Amino acid sequence: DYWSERDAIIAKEQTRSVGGHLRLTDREEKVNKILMRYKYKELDDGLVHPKNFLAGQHFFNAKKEIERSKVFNLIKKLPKGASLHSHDMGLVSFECLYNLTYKDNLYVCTNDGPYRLQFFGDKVDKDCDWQLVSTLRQSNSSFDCELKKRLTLVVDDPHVAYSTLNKVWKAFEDIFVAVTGLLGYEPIWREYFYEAMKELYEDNVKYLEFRGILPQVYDTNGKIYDPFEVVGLYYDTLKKFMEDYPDFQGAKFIYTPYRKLDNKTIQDHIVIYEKLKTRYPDFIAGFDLVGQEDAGFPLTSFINELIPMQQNGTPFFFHAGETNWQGATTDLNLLDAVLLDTKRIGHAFALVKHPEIMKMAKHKDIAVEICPISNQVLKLVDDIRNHPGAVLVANDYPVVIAPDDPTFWGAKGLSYDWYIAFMGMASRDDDLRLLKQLAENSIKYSATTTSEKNDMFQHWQEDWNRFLDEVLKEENIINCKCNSIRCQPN
Ligand SMILES: O=c1[nH]cnc2c1ncn2[C@@H]1O[C@H](CO)[C@@H](O)[C@H]1O
Repeated sequence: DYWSERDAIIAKEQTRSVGGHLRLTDREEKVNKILMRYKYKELDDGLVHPKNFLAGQHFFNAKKEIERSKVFNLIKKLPKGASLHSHDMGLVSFECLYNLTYKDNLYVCTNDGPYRLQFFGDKVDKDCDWQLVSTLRQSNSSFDCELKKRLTLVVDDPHVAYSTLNKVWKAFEDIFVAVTGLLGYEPIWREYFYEAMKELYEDNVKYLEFRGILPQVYDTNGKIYDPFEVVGLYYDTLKKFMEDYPDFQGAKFIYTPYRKLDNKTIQDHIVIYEKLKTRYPDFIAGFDLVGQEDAGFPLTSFINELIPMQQNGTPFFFHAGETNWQGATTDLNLLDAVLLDTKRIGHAFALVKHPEIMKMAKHKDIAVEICPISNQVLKLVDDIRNHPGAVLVANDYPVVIAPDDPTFWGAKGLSYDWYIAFMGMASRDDDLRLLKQLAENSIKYSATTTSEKNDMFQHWQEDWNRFLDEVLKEENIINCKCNSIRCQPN
């Protein structure tokens, strides 16, 4: 009859979404009940009071409340697997970045344009009126506030401050200019990367794949580190981190020159990439191009350079379709990314507008790295419920959720993006199975070998079991407190 036909369609859609085909164990079911109790409560409240629905608001305005959400706090504890899309200078929390500005011998250049930060030894460069940050802090009470503004996109009213996408991208790129000299100081470069892994670890993320441009790293004796040495610094720091946190599963690097460079320069970067790959085969994961996609060169303009790489079997992880345009060169980057056998696509925001490309990508099992908060802050979408990733989630497209540049929008680790995706980009009834599948996808689509993947899965399963125990134990204790004084928590 009508109702059974209707129910059957709903059930079919439910099994079709990401994680929809998974079957939960008894213990998982119990945790799921808790999770969904929290989720339904937030959704129901949001329906009556839309202002309370956090995933529908701008992240800057919702962040504090998100931290109070029970769903969010459960997601924080949940072993999330891997973080597969973030950028070299936006990896850590803002607090962690800002703490670095208290280091000795840091100078600032406050000429017109973006601020620049730089460490100097005895000799200070003459190219600007470099001033000691510590002195400015003491002598000028508004300096800290001004410096903070130059290092973050966070403002009280983002819709007013950033009226167009180009404006927000300009502010965004200016921050990268400002932090390059801060982070590029050799001791900081190491400390920063160590902290980045630590923050992920503490957010229950055990593996990192990140993109980077390998900017110039320097020390105060005048040494400039070349790209091979810069990767060496990453590599040594990773080793040290894994000695200190032996259950961390590792990190790999995707080399990402700017897409606005000429062909000759791109070719030079490709040569560097190939040498890096030979020198650090287990750390260098692949190649990509970055920068504002609408304003840069499309993949087609580098096709003569990229095809030989494809023929050599280079793993590509292209940013593609990070745009609101349709039928432009930017969204057609999706097609070139797929034709060049990209392993994953960064953002792919425009993918759902291209049914043929989407079909090809799914057939080739190309994962999409969705970065919900990034897409909102960088003005592709306002209310996350309108994010096209919702269509991918509903269609069991292989997706992973990633943080992009959490520093600059006040996020930390992966949990904020997971929360936004779970609450705003998925169906009301999408449950623990979705979260479990997202974690599994992050391992499955990582640039790791089969044996690395097996280890990661095994390790993740142990973490997962511990997580279930922990949630059930806490629930048990709460119930005991509420229900009976004689109850024995087990
Ligand atoms: O979402 C993004 N899309 C494209 N490029 C990005 C995004 N986030 C950061 N970068 C690029 O990465 C460089 C630092 O390595 C930044 O300068 C920025 O151009």
